[in-house]
Amino acid sequence: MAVYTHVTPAEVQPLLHALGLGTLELLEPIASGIENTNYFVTTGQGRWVLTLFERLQADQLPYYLELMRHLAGQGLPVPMPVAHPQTGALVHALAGKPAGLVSRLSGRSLDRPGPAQLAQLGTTLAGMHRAVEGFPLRQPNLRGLDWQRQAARQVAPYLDTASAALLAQELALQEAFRRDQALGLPVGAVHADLFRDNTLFDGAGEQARLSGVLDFYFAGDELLTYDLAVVINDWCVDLDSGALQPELAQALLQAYQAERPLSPAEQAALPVLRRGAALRFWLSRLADWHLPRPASLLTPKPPQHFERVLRQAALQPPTV
Ligand SMILES: Nc1ncnc2c1ncn2[C@@H]1O[C@H](COP(=O)(O)OP(=O)(O)O)[C@@H](O)[C@H]1O
Ligand SMILES: N[C@@H](CCOP(=O)(O)O)C(=O)O
Repeated sequence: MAVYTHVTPAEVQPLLHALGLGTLELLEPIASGIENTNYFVTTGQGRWVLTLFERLQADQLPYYLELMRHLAGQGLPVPMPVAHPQTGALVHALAGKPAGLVSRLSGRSLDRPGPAQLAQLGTTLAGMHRAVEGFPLRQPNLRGLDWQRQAARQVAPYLDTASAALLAQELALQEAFRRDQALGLPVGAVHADLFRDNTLFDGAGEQARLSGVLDFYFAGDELLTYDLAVVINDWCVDLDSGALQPELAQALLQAYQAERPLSPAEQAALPVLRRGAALRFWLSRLADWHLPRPASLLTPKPPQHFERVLRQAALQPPTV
């Protein structure tokens, strides 16, 4: 997360008081991330993460926070949002922005996870996909095709001819896929941004145990297989070339399928969904890079990586 909105201890304390969380001991801005403003909050009663939502509207937020509560309530390693003790609301207000406060989980993200970590992730992701069967709220993926069409128009002037052609071709492919082939594939409330930096592990090396799945603020009703494609593109590709690392993908898929077997139609859709997921993050990184929002702490991520992932995914035979 970046920091777009600064808050002082004096501004945060009344919210903590209203939520019954005691006296603020430490308020630390979190520099990593892109979308929202985040602070670590420590009181005598515990540790939390405060998020001020910069682009999402208050009426969109219950979906994300209720989803986190639903998953955490089913024993998944997901931050639990704090409800207002009188109203039960999960969405609060601070510095003129809608805000959320969730439990702070232990661990740190891994730069170079191995097959053992991919297997844990596969089990957890399948658990999340099974758990959302009973989740009652509905909200579309806000980074779906409508957003992608608009973003493509905005970033196209910054692309060279070859990249612009790739963008047009891949957008057309996804339009056709969603129109003709996606119907009937299972849909649910998915994370849709489950990158390594949104996952925490306790311990190091082979022993590292998955302790947290964070940052549900791109979640939406989507194809479950799309969620898997997002994960493969971040966790199971070579960071220099963007090429698939089959042993990591295999560890992920084997563990996932032990909990939630993919149907033949889902398996067939995975390669094209990998291209769709690479396109989505190429576009958002291009937009963040070329059309940045003012923020005092923000490190945009290089878009070229996802262009490489996309080109590599387009070369893969249709068997992930
Ligand atoms: N509930 C949490 N528990 C522990 N650390 C967290 C939690 N939420 C966020 N963080 C830390 O803050 C960083 C940025 O959070 P993230 O939700 O990914 O921001 P953004 O939505 O801007 O990407 C994470 O990488 C993690 O280190
Ligand atoms: N995971 C995305 C960035 C999405 O923003 P964040 O809020 O998860 O940091 C990427 O790597 O492009």
